[in-house]
Amino acid sequence: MGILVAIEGLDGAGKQTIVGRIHAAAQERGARTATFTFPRYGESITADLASEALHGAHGDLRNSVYAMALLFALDRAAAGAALKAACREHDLVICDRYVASNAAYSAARLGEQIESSSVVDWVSDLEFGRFRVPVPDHQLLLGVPPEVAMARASGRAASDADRPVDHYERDGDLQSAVYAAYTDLASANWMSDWSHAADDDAVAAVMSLLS
Ligand SMILES: Nc1ncnc2c1ncn2[C@@H]1O[C@H](COP(=O)(O)OP(=O)(O)OP(=O)(O)O)[C@@H](O)[C@H]1O
Ligand SMILES: Cc1cn([C@H]2C[C@H](O)[C@@H](COP(=O)(O)O)O2)c(=O)[nH]c1=O
Repeated sequence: MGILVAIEGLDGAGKQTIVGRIHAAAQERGARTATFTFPRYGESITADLASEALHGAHGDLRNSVYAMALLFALDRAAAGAALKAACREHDLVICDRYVASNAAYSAARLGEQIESSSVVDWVSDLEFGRFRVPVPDHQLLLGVPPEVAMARASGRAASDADRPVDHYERDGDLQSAVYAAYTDLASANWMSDWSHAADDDAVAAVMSLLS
C-alpha cells in the first residue's frame, strides 16, 4: 500500500510546479508514483460547475460557502475509488489540493477560527466520514505567502489567456485569511501529520516519507 500525500497552498503558490518536481524525484528513485489534481476540471461536472461559478456564472452560487464546498467534495467523492486503487498500485500518490483545501477556504470565507470551526468539522464528516475518501498519510503546506502567490497568479493570468484570475484569486483579504487557516491546520496536524515548507525543502519533506 502506497502513501497518499496532499500538497496544499494558496492559488498561484506553485503547487502544480512542486508536484511535478516531487513526481520526477520519486520516479528517479524508482518509486511508482501517481498524481491527482483537484478540482478535476474537464473530468468532473461538479468541478466544472465550481470553476464556472468562480468565473461569474450560475448566479449567486459562489456566494454560498457550503454549496461551493459541496461541489468540490462531490468531485473528490467521485474520485474516491480511483484514489484507493492508485494507493494500492503505487508507492506514492500525490494530490495537488485535497480535502484541506475545502477546510481552509471555507473557514476563511466564513471568518471561523480553525480550532472552533463548524465548517471544518462539516468538511471532515462529509468527505472522510460520509464519502469515505481516503485520509492522507501526510499533508504539506507550501510555504508561499499571499503577496508572492498573488503575484504569481497575476503573472500567469497575464501570460495565459486561459487562466484569468477568479473570484477567490483576486481577493487579497481572502488569500491572507486562507493562508492563516492553512497555517493553523498544519500546526494542529489536522487529520494527519503536516509539514510546512517551500522549494527544495518541500521536495525533500515528501521524499523523506519514502522508505
Ligand atoms: N518557485 C517559483 N518561483 C517563481 N515562479 C514560480 C515558482 N513556482 C511556480 N511559479 C510560477 O507561478 C505560477 C503559478 O504556479 P503553479 O501553477 O504551479 O501554482 P498552483 O499553486 O498550482 O496554482 P493554482 O492553485 O492557482 O492552480 C506559474 O506561472 C509558475 O510558473
Ligand atoms: C479543491 C478545492 C479548491 N478550492 C478552491 C481553491 C481555489 O481558489 C479554487 C479553485 O481551485 P484551483 O486550484 O485554483 O483550480 O477553489 C476549495 O475551496 N475547495 C476545494 O476542495
